Amino acid sequence: MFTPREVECHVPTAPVIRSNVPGSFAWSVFHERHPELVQRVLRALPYGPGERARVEQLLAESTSGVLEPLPESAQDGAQWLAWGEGLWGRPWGEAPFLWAESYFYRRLLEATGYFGAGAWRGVDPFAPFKAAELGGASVDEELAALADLDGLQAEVLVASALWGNRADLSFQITAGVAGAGASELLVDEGALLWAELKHRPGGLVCLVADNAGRELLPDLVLIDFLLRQGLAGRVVLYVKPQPYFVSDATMDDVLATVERLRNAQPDAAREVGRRLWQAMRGGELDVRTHAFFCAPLPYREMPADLAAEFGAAVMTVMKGDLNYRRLVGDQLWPPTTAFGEVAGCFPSSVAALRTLKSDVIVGMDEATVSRLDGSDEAWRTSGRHAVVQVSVRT
Ligand SMILES: O=P(O)(O)OC[C@H]1O[C@](O)(CO)[C@@H](O)[C@@H]1O
Repeated sequence: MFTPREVECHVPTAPVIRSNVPGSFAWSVFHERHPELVQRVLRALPYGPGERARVEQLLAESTSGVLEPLPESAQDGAQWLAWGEGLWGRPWGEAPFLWAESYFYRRLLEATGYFGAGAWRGVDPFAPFKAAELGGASVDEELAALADLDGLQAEVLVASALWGNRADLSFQITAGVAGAGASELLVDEGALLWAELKHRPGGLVCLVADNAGRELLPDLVLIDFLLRQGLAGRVVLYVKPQPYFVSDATMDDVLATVERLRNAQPDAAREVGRRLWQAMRGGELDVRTHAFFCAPLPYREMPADLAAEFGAAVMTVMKGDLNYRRLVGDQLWPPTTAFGEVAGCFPSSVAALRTLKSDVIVGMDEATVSRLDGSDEAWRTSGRHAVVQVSVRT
């Protein structure tokens, strides 16, 4: 069980997103995306009849059944029982969307034997997808671009870490070519991010990773840049403790990506890999994790020990859509709500680098919202739009 942090945190209220509204984005995740995801997982690895039956049962339960708790044998069973108090026995769609999605991934690991005593223990059900992406041509292209590393500006490195988030594997399942078409940066507070880092160079920078593969690669290049430029004296890279939301990065993915860099062409990419390896050995790059990163809760409910880690940072860079939902709260805020008003409880200054892949959005101006609402596009979920939003802790 987590020890909650004691913090006075006043945020406005807004309706919590749930997946029980047919036609809504959240509903489509459970009723369109997950069925496809489950089929892909069962095709990608030769799970036996027991695992397959449990996975299919989970799909049926999560689309038309009620929430069942984890088996008593699960080591985090008591924690989930407490998190789900009042929800057990109710349809999945009545639970908060963030809660239900998080529980779906926890149950998928249960079904595939990830935490069991058998041979599937520790086998990442999403590993075949992650490996295909890391070994693929698009990563080759990203690596080739590093030939001109010294000519690459800080802003370009942030842009590449930002748009790397566009192509997460869960999103690709129903988005077709992820976020295809021209992209648009709706809010760009990148200058504030750099100003803060330059104002307080040499401190601790935290980066909360999102996806492996095409996203983690530019994240690592950005970390290398921060260390090389002395903008950060130390970087903590936070990854998930277990497979989550399909392509979320774990320690295995960090090691595979650093290895990919160390064996890459051109030389400049290999050099990045070599420096990251040394930085990990020397402690300037510390890869860490915490059970809270797979908890069904917003960051404002993070436990005291994790809050203390973030509290020591000059800046935390928060990657991706899910981290954004947890940062501001998975709620239907009026889009013009100030980012700092809902993210300001975070223990350090924080910069969100996020492509929009769910309904939550804050920090927009009225004119942009009207323009986008007047267009035909599902702009909040299409993955074509992005924001760089910063809240500075004074
Ligand atoms: O990888 P990201 O950027 O966190 O995006 C994952 C997103 O995909 C979804 O799970 C939908 O499948 C969103 O709910 C979630 O926010």
